Amino acid sequence: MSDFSLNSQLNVDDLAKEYASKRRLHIPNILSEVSANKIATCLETQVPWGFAYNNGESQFLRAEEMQKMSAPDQQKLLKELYDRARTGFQYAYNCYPILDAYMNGWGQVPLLDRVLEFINSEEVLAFMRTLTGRPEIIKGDAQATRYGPGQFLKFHTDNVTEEFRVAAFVLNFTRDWDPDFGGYLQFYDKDWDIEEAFLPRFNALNIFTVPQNHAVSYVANYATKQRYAITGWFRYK
Ligand SMILES: O=C(O)CCC(=O)C(=O)O
Ligand SMILES: [Fe+2]
Repeated sequence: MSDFSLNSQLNVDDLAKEYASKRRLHIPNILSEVSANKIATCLETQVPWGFAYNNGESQFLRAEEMQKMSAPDQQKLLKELYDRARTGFQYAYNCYPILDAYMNGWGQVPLLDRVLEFINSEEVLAFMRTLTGRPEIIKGDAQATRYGPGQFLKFHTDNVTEEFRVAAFVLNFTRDWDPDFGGYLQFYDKDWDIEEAFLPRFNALNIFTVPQNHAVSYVANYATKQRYAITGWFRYK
């Protein structure tokens, strides 16, 4: 018996029809209220957040490494990161790599280990196979993310061939977000107009077939909150 459950009121067959026509979907109230509250509270209070950015390759600093860095070194890292963002791919957000932590027995946030098991439970995998019309899904990976003022994830497609991704998912755990804070998950049409964008919400799933053009828009410097999510990919291998 898992600590968590999907919202039993959802009709996956109806949702699958919508998904098939758009290759993406936003599903409010994806989890039971109790499950969503437990996970949100954990993200808000229990997670030793590391930091993810790019310098040509994906970089991740664990919370412990961030704390050891001097203030000038942190400033330098930020300057280099923003310099690169002017012309190249870049992202900056706080992260806790749930799958790596699980595989390497970090044991820092047991509840997130349970979330990874839930994502890989038959309840969730069967739901996702039906929803996406992709029976080949066999597992999901996951990371917890937190975007605060000045953080972002630039345009990308999620296309990483060796990772066998079928669909990307974002479980949203942000309470009471202000649209003016930014941090939308947004999708583009061929003219770079925004075709659709999802506000950070509490207990909502965003799911989309990859590759697909998308980004997390810049979180305003004046934002007074953090955008919390658990994101990852359902895979065929
Ligand atoms: O957090 C989101 O809404 C999307 C994250 C994303 O696109 C990614 O991690 O590749
Ligand atoms: Fe992505």
